[in-house]
Amino acid sequence: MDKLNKQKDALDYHSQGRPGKIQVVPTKPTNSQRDLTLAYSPGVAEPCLKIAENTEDVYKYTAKGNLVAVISNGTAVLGLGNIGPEAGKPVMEGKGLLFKIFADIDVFDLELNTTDIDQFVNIVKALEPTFGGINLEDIKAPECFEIERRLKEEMNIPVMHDDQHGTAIISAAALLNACELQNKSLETIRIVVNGAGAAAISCSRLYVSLGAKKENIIMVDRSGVIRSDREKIDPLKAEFATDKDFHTLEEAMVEADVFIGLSAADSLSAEALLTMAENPIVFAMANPNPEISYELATETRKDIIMATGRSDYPNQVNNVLGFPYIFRGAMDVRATTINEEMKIAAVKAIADMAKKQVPEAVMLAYNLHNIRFGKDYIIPKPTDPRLITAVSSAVAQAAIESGVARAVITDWDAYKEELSRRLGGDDAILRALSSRAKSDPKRVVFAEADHYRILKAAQIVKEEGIATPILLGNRDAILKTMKEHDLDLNGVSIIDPLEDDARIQEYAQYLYSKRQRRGISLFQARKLMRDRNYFGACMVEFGEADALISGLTKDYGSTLKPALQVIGADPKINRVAGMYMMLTKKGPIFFGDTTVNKDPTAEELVSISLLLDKSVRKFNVNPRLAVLSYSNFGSNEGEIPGKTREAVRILHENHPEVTVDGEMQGNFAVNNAMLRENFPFSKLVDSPANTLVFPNLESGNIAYKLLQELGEAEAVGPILLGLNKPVHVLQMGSSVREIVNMVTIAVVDVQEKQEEATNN
Ligand SMILES: NC(=O)C1=CN([C@@H]2O[C@H](COP(=O)(O)OP(=O)(O)OC[C@H]3O[C@@H](n4cnc5c(N)ncnc54)[C@H](OP(=O)(O)O)[C@@H]3O)[C@@H](O)[C@H]2O)C=CC1
Ligand SMILES: CC(=O)C(=O)O
Ligand SMILES: [Mg+2]
Repeated sequence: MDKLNKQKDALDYHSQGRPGKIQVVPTKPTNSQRDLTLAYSPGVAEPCLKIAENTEDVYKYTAKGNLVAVISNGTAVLGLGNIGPEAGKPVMEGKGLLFKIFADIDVFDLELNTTDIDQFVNIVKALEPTFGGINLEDIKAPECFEIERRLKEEMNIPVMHDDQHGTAIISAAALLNACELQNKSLETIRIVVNGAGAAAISCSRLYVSLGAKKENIIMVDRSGVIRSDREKIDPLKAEFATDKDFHTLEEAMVEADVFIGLSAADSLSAEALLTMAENPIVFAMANPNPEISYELATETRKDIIMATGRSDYPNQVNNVLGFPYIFRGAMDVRATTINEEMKIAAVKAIADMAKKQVPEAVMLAYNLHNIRFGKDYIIPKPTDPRLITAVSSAVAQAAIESGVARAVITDWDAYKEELSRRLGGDDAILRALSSRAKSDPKRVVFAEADHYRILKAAQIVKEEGIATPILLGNRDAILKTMKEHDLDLNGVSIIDPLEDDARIQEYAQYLYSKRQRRGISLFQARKLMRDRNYFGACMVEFGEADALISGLTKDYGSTLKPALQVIGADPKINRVAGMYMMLTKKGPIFFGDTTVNKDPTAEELVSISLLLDKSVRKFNVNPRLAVLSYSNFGSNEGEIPGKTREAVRILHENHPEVTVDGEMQGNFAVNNAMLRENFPFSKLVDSPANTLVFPNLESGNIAYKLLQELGEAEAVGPILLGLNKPVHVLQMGSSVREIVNMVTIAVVDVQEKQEEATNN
């Protein structure tokens, strides 16, 4: 039943909606007659003429430099065999999808109806003007070798048969790490390679160039061990033929250290696995089903390191980890080829990354708390966002150093930033904040420290030097959670309010003195201090901590109230509001108020705008505010157009230093070409607004949530503005990454407030 369900899910996934998995999306505006005359005739003639004068300009005026052809004839589709070009198309579309999401490379998949080598080569060669790179895929051995050899020789753009080299690179990285973990050395291990096709031969070649001994490799095909005395031996297989006294896979497996499966499902038995040497390494990489199942292999040998090509088990050794980034790096320096140096650079980058701390986004994606270098994690996960920067830059650098690059990169930091921006979330601003926080870390008290995500975030900010965490909560519960999740928070102070009667008394007295005429008795104040949000806010108020982070487990309002009562608003503006920083493909855009003021008046919108203006500057961004409505500059009457128009009028009159305009609709705010065309008098015609002031809470809240879900924008916040001391309230259920971001912002907030105090 489960298997049938999975089959149905896979078929539905491909057939529902627009059939298939990819589409072509224009990259230039197409919404006016002017755009169309530029995109096509007559405007298009201009770039045509430039390219006619200088062919290299094709990279300047067309998509060539970012376009890869994934080309197959369907003769060796995954481990499904020769199922033909049409049947292979879902795999090729799938590769297109992976190129795009992992490396922002566009792909045309081309399925060729030919098994003739000459015809195949001639077709692909003729495609050179269109593409920046050629990824050959799922073409069977031995033809694939000849096809790739000739195309590499005859074409001037990178050509790579991914089943050969992609697989070789990833499995070599995994093998290096597995050997390290199993205490084996590449120079002495005995390797059995099951399969003698495209992938198997190329993997074996790369292992040898990394140090494995050819004589220690036994290769097996459908007819058994490839022996030098075999009649009519294929010349490619002859490269790995042996004279040793092995004839069958079973014989070869006795005392072998490593099994490399690049053949077909279920071709390795548990019995054969039992005969391997101690601490064996098994990479059963046939797709979709491995040579031996993960369960059977790990039940049979407890001392094994086991990997498959599948995403649903630990250690996915699959070429997806390489091809997007290898092509990205190669094409970014306009490499003429992908050579050994570039491949080895990729191996090292991938192997090294597995030893570094795993980002939270990856843990979340796999719903695991503790992924670290070891038997179940020998290579990075394909969703690891660091792959693009690490692998592509290593490949680009190797291309330059080995003399095959036609473009150079001089500013590697800028290149790496550009790479990570390609994945959507513009992390640059977060990185900048993070390094600012680290320059002068502050004490941050966590009110919900018995929660795993808070503790994990506390561990990260401590390790990264962003903040000194103070953990507030039940001591036993905190220690238990730490132990359960193997969290290292040694030396971090834990404060259990219920153990600290002296502080409770002192804080209660303070709250009582502040709120006695607003309905709080001393008795109530004492009771309230048992609530960690009151206690934490008091710690900040008394200078025993610099900032408070709370709200993971409680609704926004009840977390905010204690902060308002204990600390209160900054008297200079006397208004509190919430802001989100939305990291969009177009850069960061700030939204406010998204959390506090339900239905602000025109005057209150002015205060909110001033708060936003001040806060956005802290991010080193020059704020450009648009006050939003459903009308444009008086085009509609009504409560919202009226109050937003009035707010802009007051701002223009009393705060000319603020760049603000409105009232306007959201699309005009972010598309300044449209704004210029229709409202050329606006103060925002030079560049679009980056700070959006919403007329009420529901519009702000709905807008950021929709953008987060539909627009693939990362939301950082809510950043609480206007309190006299830094308190930041998390959204219920925030992720560890979101908590770390908030702590970073809280630390910068403290730094700003302290600087402001010294300057005044
Ligand atoms: N995880 C990954 O990233 C990747 C996995 N693969 C997997 O590797 C496998 C081979 O792909 P590829 O090299 O492109 O295909 P090829 O068609 O080029 O090669 C297949 C090879 O497997 C051999 N073979 C088939 N069945 C058996 C068996 N029962 N015992 C021993 N050898 C067998 C064939 O032997 P013979 O020569 O006698 O016909 C042939 O040498 C596929 O399952 C594919 O999914 C491939 C690339 C990447
Ligand atoms: C992953 C891959 O390319 C294959 O199995 O053929
Ligand atoms: Mg393949």
